[in-house]
Amino acid sequence: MLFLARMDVIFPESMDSATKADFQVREKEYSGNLQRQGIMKGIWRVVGEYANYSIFDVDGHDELHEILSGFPMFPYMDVKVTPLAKHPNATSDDFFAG
Ligand SMILES: O=C(O)C[C@H]1C=CC(=O)O1
Repeated sequence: MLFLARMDVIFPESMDSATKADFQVREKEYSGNLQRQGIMKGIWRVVGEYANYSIFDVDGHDELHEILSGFPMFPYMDVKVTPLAKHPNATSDDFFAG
């Protein structure tokens, strides 16, 4: 099942830059593992915002929740999830093949 997630990162103003940098390193590692496993199909930056759109291919809601809540930055993220179904006019089945 495919899901589109928008993640907005909101760090508290009081958080120092070393702590932010540490979150970014751990986030990159976690995110990279998901991408290498094919669970996270892609991630895009929202222009001008500390936010991204990502596509996840998972078995269901519980797995997605577990994955999202495992992001190191999860306590500082506002996450919105949209379930995706195949569009009848889509010319490619790529995302649905796996
Ligand atoms: O958008 C960000 O930079 C935050 C974050 C959430 C997932 C990820 O890989 O990075």
